[in-house]
Amino acid sequence: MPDNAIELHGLKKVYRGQGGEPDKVALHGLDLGIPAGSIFGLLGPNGAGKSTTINIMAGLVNKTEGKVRIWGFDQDENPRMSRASIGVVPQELNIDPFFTPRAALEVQAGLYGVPAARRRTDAILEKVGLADKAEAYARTLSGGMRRRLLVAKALVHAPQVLVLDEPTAGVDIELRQMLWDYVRELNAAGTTIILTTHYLEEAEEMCDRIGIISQGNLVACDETSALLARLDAKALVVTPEGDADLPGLPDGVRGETREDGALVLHYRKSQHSAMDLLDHLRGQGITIRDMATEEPHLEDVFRELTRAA
Ligand SMILES: Nc1ncnc2c1ncn2[C@@H]1O[C@H](COP(=O)(O)OP(=O)(O)OP(=O)(O)O)[C@@H](O)[C@H]1O
Repeated sequence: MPDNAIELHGLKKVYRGQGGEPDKVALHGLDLGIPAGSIFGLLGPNGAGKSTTINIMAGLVNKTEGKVRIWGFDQDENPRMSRASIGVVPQELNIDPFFTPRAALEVQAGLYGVPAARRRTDAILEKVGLADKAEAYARTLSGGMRRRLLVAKALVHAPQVLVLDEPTAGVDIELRQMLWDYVRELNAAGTTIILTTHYLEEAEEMCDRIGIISQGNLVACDETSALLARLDAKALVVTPEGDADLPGLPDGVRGETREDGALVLHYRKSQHSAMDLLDHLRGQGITIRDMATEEPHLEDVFRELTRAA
């Protein structure tokens, strides 16, 4: 097993402008290693270059410059093995409406050269909860079922790396849970998972490592816990006795009043402590009934990093 399931070196992508349009540099020379066995989240604002990165890994978009290794196989020197090592669940729900799920999986297995004896069509349909729809026309499947069919298609050649591009966009909570349970199961069985999502809470919960792309550059890549620890921000939430207005606050502290009357003080751990701030509030005549501190979330890290870029 290679240390890194994916290695990108100096990955650059320029989309050539058509009809007088200027060229668009989507990736400015990305270096990225994704450890084998991880659940890795690739995050970034709209247009940052996430899909471009994923589509290059999957061999769906040609890179302009750089090196791509999938499961140790160089994409240029060993295209067949590198392609066989990765499966992609695309963002769009594009499935052939006239195929049944079973036929769709069989065709996909054929495309990847999986011999009939090694096909696991029924087992995969069972796993994604489509066994009872195996013979239904795809056009009669719900959005959630189509999503699961796409996951199933990406798995027919048993890839070591599974990439999910926005897998839960527009998916209800129940299906989302089911999808994540299954992804965790695959990961526990050894599959490296790469996903993009706009739901940062989901990424925080699911991913052990996160890379953040902004304007075609990798602006952070670390363990999720380390990324969160890096943020200096923290919040003190105080429930006052009776109604209390926000008093004057020390320099560098931003305050807000929540709907339930709680006072929230946003501060930097390196500048203030919760104790100092509590003393300050008491000094301003506020009687404190309850208090709590809140750690930053991935959303805060994300905002800080993508704003800086
Ligand atoms: N086929 C294309 N031709 C020209 N420009 C493109 C093409 N595909 C993407 N781009 C541009 O490249 C940049 C990166 O796009 P990409 O789709 O990779 O971003 P993304 O991070 O996946 O965004 P989103 O979150 O909106 O899916 C954008 O500026 C986009 O407009």
